Amino acid sequence: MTDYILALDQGTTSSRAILFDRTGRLCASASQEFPQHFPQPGWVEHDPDDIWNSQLAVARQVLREAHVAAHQVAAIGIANQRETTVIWERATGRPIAPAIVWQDRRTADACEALRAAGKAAMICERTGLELDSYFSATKLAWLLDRVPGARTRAAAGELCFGTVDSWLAYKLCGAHVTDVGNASRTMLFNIHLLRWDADLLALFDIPAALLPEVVPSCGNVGMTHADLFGAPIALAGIAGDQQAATFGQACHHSGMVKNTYGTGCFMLMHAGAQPAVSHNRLLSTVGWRLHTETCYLLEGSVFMGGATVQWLRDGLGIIRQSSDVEPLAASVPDSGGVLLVPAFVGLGAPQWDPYARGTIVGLTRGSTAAHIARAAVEAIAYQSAQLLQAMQKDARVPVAEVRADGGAARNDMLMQFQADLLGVPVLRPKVTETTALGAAYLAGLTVGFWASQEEIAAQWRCERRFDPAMNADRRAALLARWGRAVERAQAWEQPL
Ligand SMILES: Nc1ncnc2c1ncn2[C@@H]1O[C@H](COP(=O)(O)OP(=O)(O)O)[C@@H](O)[C@H]1O
Ligand SMILES: O=P(O)(O)OC[C@H](O)CO
Repeated sequence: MTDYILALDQGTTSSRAILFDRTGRLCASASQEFPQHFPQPGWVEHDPDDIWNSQLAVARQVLREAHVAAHQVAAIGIANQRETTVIWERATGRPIAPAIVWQDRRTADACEALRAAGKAAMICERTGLELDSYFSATKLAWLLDRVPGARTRAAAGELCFGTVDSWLAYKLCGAHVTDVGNASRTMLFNIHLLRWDADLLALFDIPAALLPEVVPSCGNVGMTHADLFGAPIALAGIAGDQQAATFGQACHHSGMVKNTYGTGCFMLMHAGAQPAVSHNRLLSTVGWRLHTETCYLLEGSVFMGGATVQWLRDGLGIIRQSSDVEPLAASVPDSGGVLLVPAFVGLGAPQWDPYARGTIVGLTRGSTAAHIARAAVEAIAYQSAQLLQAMQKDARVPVAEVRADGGAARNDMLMQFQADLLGVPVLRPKVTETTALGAAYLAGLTVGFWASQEEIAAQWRCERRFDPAMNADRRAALLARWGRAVERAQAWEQPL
């Protein structure tokens, strides 16, 4: 009898491993941070071996500490930081360069050049993505251009490209695969035809021999090498972390929305069985593919969410740990007119401005650290509110509720202000590790650990509901003022 599903949640700053039982209960977890490298302004790198070693270590740790043997685990599911780009040698598994992380802006100018060449519309039409350095294609091209011999070796089939799911699947069971949702974040994948796009490969000069096989999110990928966990375990589910969280939040029907408040904020709406078309600069992306059904999502990505609070801690030193922001922000009745636009790495949706930079406006002689802390918390909610506004316009339906998760969703003040700004209830579930849970569900569905999506959806439980308590005029006034602050942050850096 197998009792558990093991979820591997490989995030931007940490690797986590979580065991879930049949009721969707979190039974045990382990996590490990790993080093972040910032070799130049705007660059963010990971060592692929750090990613793998930390992920393997926590997977082994959680099994050991929970006294669970490999044969008690029905399957493994992967949820991963998306877009981050890894190239390794097919024969040896050795990475040929550091991984370029999704936050990395080194290819912003390359994107500008493509925009100037009139390529943005075609890219968006085929991939559903905004032309931005966030996605893998320009990062991959950058590596092939800079690492000596890489493009020739890639064309000869000696190298493998993958996002982090591919890298982990390769290390776990030797497969060179990616799931359809992760593929849709590379900017090389046609989301209508669900295959790599030959024109885009030509545009970015990417040899097809480098690419992973695209597999469903729910399906048998292979068995893990026996020496990793003492016995082979089936790898049976893969999803990008935001797709996994959407699945874990049981957003299984059109119009359902979740927002994850982690390093960044990622709001995703279930858009049905056809790609959504955004007229408001949101991303149209693949959610997951279960058996033969593909689910599409509409996504708004905010680059600095909880990371804004980390900056208060590490950059300004006005709090010692992230949770300290709540009492500090609550020590003042409001932000005293201070607005903080956390465009530290540019702005994601809906502005897509790589040249925006962080800005604090509205300072007076009475402004204190507490006002800045409050402005930082509020900034997370303002940015997310802009996403929901865009989403409601695109979907042309009012959203009934937003399901919240991620580390910063623990902050009650943030959740209440969010509900106030949205004018829509915000619901926080009992299991907030929804990313890992979503990966577990996908793997569990493959191996029959759970019978159906209905069974999974019935496991979702609300821990707390935040109802809007702000009148519409005040909401509109606050959002308009936020819009003015964002304008001041935009187009600050000059393109080279
Ligand atoms: N009480 C809090 N209020 C606001 N932000 C918080 C709070 N607790 C944690 N955070 C933020 O949440 C983020 C961590 O959330 P997590 O979901 O673990 O992120 P990720 O998966 O992106 O690594 C950090 O950026 C941290 O600053
Ligand atoms: O690592 P996270 O949880 O911040 O998620 C990162 C996203 O997948 C980037 O697109």
